[in-house]
This record gives sequence, C-alpha cells and structure tokens, in this order.
Amino acid sequence: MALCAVRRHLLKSSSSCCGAWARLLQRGCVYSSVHCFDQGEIREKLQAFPGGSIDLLKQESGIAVLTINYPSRMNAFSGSMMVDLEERVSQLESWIDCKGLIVQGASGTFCSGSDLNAVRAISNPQDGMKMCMFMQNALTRLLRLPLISVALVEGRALGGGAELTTACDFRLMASGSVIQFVHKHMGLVPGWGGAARLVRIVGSQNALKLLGGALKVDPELGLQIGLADGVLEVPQAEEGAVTLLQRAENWLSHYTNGAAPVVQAVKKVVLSGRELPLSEALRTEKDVFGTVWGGPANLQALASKTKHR
Ligand SMILES: CC[C@@H](C(=O)O)C(=O)SCCNC(=O)CCNC(=O)[C@H](O)C(C)(C)COP(=O)(O)OP(=O)(O)OC[C@H]1O[C@@H](n2cnc3c(N)ncnc32)[C@H](O)[C@@H]1OP(=O)(O)O
Repeated sequence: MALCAVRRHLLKSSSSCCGAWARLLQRGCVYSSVHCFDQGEIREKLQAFPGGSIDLLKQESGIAVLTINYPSRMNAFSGSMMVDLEERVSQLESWIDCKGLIVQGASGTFCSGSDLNAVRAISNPQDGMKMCMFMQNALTRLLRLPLISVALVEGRALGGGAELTTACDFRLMASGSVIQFVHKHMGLVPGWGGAARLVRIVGSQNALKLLGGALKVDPELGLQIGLADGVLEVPQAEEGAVTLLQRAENWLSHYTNGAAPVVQAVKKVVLSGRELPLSEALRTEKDVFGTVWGGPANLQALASKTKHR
C-alpha cells in the first residue's frame, strides 16, 4: 500500500535524523499490497455499510478527543466508521503539535464492537479478513501515534470495542464500566489486533483467561491485572460538575505537560523500546535524543537553572 503523503513527509523528515524511527513508522502499515491488501478496494466495500461517525476534536492544549459516535447502536462500528477511523488517524499523524489523545464513546458508553448488521453482510472469510487487515492497519497506526493516548471507558467496551481500548497507551475505566472480549461467544477470536496487544498489556496467562472465558473486566479487576491504569468516578449530572472527560484530561495532563516535541519524543523512545530489537531501539533512542538535545525546551530548562526536587 503506498504510504500516505503525510507518512512520506514524516519518513523523509525523520529519516534524516532517525532512520530506525522511519522504519518503525513504515511498519505502521501491517498490511500492504505485498499481502494482497488493496486499501482502496476494502474502503469502498466498508463504505457500503453507513451509519454513525468518528468525530475528532483537536484542542489548543495539544490534547485531541476522538469520539465513537453511533449511540443508536451502542457505538458499534459501521463500515463507514471504520473508514472514518483511518482518516482520523491520518489527520492525527499530520498534527505537528499533538501531545495527547482521549478516545471515548458517545452517550455514556464506549463501543460495542463491529456493527453486527455489517458483520453478517461480510461474513465470508475473504471479506472478513480484509476488514481485519484494514482495522489492524488503522489501530496499529493509532497506537504508534507520537502522542500519549487514553481509552476513556464508560459503559461497555465489547468485542472490537475492547480491542480498541488496547490500541491506546492507557485505559481509564469509569465506575460501573466493563471491558469484555466477547469474541468467543460469537465463535470468534479478536481480529483487530486485540489479542496480540492484550498479551503485551496483561501477559499471556491473563489474556488467555480474558479471551478463553470472555470474562467481564470491571474496574477492580482491570486495575488488578493491569488492563486499567485508573478508575474515574462518574460525576453526578449536576450543574457545573467536573465531567468525566475533564477528569480524564486532568489525569492525562500529568504525562503531556511540557513542550510537544518533548512529549512526542517520550512516546517515540518508549515505542521503539517496545517494538524494535535492542540495537535498533538504542539507535532510535540516540536519534530521537538528538532531536531534543539543545532544543528550545532543553535550553529553556538549562537557562532557568531551577533545581529539580
Ligand atoms: C473483531 C471483532 C468484531 C468482529 O468480530 O467483527 C466484533 O466486535 S463482533 C460484535 C461484538 N459485539 C457484541 O456482540 C455486542 C452486541 N451488543 C450487545 O450485546 C448489547 O447490545 C449491549 C451492547 C450489551 C447493550 O445491550 P442493551 O443495553 O440491552 O441494549 P440493546 O441490546 O437493546 O442495544 C441497543 C441497540 O443497539 C444495537 N446494538 C448494540 N450493539 C450492536 C452491535 N454490535 N451491532 C449492531 N447493533 C448493535 C441493538 O441492536 C439495539 O438496536 P435496536 O434493536 O434497533 O434498538
């Protein structure tokens, strides 16, 4: 699959100082034409299943909010929403000032996975695999964005919705929420990359239990096994109360405060440490270090001569 223009730009700009990072970005597309994957063909097929939207709000603060918006279907992913998601990820890849991202569902629930009406219509193996490859590409690129992302789980995250939570760096669960990999109940396993990412988050033993038992993960269990990074109380719906989203932004701000290039560099070095072989990860770290050493934030910190406690 030809790299989109923005990733070509990123590769060009980053390859000059960060060849390994460029290779990691290039890996952003798990599937390409060499895997008989035709992005245009599957996009067209998915567009045939309309409904809902994926809304993106980019804020001055450098924190964006991505909303899975199909309340009448408990925020299930229609085909056109899968295409929307890929387009929003492309927009985020070209957002130079990005620092953080909160992924949420509309109307008090997260996401109930694929739209079962669409699933029934593309239930043949070929189309199902193409949908999986499309979503694996999109969610891998989401996880590899040079920003710090949080899935804000309110209500239920089921099936592909549970997989979407694993494509974020962190998961915040609202009181009473549930993350459930229901795939086994449907005679399936995750297909959007959720199993591969879940093993890396909670370990293979816990992943086997969550998938094998289609266990309901509530906030307490989520914290216990490391799937949840925090629990947020659902605020009373009274005038002026701090909203759940504001609480999530406050939580995220502890990791995204500071200059955008530095926050982006933090994610890049962690990402390469997690995904690249050690020598390549070290070279990437050196290259990324070179992009911030002597940069505005570094020079300002040195000039301030404040003693950091
Ligand atoms: C790779 C993974 C991917 C795949 O294999 O393709 C999947 O994700 S498969 C889908 C996995 N998800 C599910 O199986 C969840 C199905 N939904 C439910 O279990 C329930 O709807 C709920 C989410 C637990 C909510 O239950 P409840 O509060 O009782 O509400 P309703 O069931 O009445 O739902 C309201 C409304 O929403 C429609 N809905 C809900 N989920 C989906 C969905 N995934 N696809 C399509 N439509 C969905 C539901 O049909 C209701 O609509 P109406 O009947 O028209 O009111």
